Amino acid sequence: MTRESESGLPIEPVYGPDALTDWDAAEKLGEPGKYPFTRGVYPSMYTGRPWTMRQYAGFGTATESNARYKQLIANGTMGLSVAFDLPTQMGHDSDAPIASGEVGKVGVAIDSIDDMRVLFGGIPLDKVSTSMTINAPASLLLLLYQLVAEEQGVSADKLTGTIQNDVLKEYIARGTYIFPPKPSLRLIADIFKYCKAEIPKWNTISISGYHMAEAGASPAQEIAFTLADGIEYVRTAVAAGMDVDDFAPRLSFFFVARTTILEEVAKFRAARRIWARVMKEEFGAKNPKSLMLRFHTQTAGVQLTAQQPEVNLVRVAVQGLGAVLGGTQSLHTNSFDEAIALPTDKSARLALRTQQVLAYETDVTATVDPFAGSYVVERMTDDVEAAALELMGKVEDLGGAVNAIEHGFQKSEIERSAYRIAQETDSGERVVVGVNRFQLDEEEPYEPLRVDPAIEAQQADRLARLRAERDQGAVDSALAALKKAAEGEDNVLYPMKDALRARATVGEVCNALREVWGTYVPSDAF
Ligand SMILES: C[C@H](C(=O)O)C(=O)SCCNC(=O)CCNC(=O)[C@H](O)C(C)(C)COP(=O)(O)OP(=O)(O)OC[C@H]1O[C@@H](n2cnc3c(N)ncnc32)[C@H](O)[C@@H]1OP(=O)(O)O
Repeated sequence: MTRESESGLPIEPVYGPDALTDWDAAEKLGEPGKYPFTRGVYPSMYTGRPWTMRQYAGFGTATESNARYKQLIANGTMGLSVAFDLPTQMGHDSDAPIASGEVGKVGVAIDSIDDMRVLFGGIPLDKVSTSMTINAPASLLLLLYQLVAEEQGVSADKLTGTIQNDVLKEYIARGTYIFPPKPSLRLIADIFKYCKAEIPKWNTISISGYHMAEAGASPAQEIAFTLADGIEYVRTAVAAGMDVDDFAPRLSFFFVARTTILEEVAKFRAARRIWARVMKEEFGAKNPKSLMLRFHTQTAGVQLTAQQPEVNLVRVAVQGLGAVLGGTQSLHTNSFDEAIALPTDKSARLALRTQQVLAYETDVTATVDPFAGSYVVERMTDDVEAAALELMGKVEDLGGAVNAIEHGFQKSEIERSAYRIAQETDSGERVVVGVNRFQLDEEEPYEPLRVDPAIEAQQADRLARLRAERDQGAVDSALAALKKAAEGEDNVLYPMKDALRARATVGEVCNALREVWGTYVPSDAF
């Protein structure tokens, strides 16, 4: 009767005290808010403050996205989370030939400070924390945010938020990389240093397992490869001359929440414990904040179905519950129609309402880490931890995360797991309600939200106007200074900020860096 968990670990029909023989609560758990942080990073957790309800949103132009943010804020969202379109994520302007057909589709199109100003118009940046899902061009969007804040009269030390800035997982699972690993890591170290000096409350990176999970990674693979990436970033920053406690408190993480709640709770707890130990034992961090794995969670998009889409409301509620029981700091609950299209106003509101029900109508926020001491969850926490440590050891044996990426290790492990899931779904062994069981003879029609294709021409017009109006000499000399810094060792963010202030575009700044650093071409192993 033993079942296999998503990580391929056994789940017994019944657990009792013998599941925890040799299990020392003081060593494994400690107290909430204390090393090894198994029970959560804050002593009071949600009894002190609920998690941040942070709905990922953005589409079309800056004007449309700004309206959606204001609506989300009016509906009770507690933090913003910006989705950029693919051209922006790849460092191309909206009028670049390669951008054709993609402008404003999967997120908002941002070409320059002119767009960024509109995106945050009427939103006081000292009152809201903002996450930006941007990786290779993360430094540009952060600087644009700072420039808009300056225009609002908000100083950088008041800014709170996160840039995703996690290029390693782009090579593994997400795909929006630009530069090769070496300059990418150097840029990340420059960002850490810049934020330490200029924007001290900013979370400089969101080291993400979410996308690996969406690509098929098991829970153990998800945390193993994510923490291995984290180790690579820490090594990079230390090698660049930073003291670990100067940047580690501002590292953050991002995981998925699947419908398999027990293993997910175990996964979150195991990840916290592994990270605390790595930071303390391997890197000698002294500041307790350096040991705290703080994370955002998004419910598993890959588990949503286009068939009978309303069923997704139920899945998301279950997934969100798992994230909360696992002690997430920030949560995005997917909208029920996201397997079909971008969410409508109504479905986006329902997704947020799901979090509000969890926070204000259940009792799971009344006590910290409710699963502590549960035979099954403690056993699974230990098992997922052991499986993740084993995989992290394999990454180390290959010479660390970057070398393992170049061997294609993480990607092929994830693909194997994805194949297993697909086979189980096809054979019906893995039940997907509405897809391979409990289907309807006829699906009800659903009218999805569509992005107006005219916005591509609108963005091109805005760019033409910007190029005609700006001081081209100032842009050229700022871009030349940026290239010089990129060739040498000076922090590139300072000249980059000058260029963006002079209204250089996202594409122009990224092209300047492409000229110096080149672009990444995956090895044959991919
Ligand atoms: C799929 C899609 C795609 O591929 O495109 C994506 O990637 S979407 C990806 C979207 N990604 C995201 O949305 C990432 C979001 N990430 C974040 O917001 C951050 O990185 C985070 C995970 C650290 C959460 O930050 P946050 O500001 O929301 O929450 P925090 O936990 O830091 O809490 C805010 C402040 O309140 C304090 N605080 C919170 N709770 C407590 C408590 N119980 N007791 C005492 N203090 C507390 C914290 O110390 C902190 O202050 P202080 O700072 O002073 O200590």
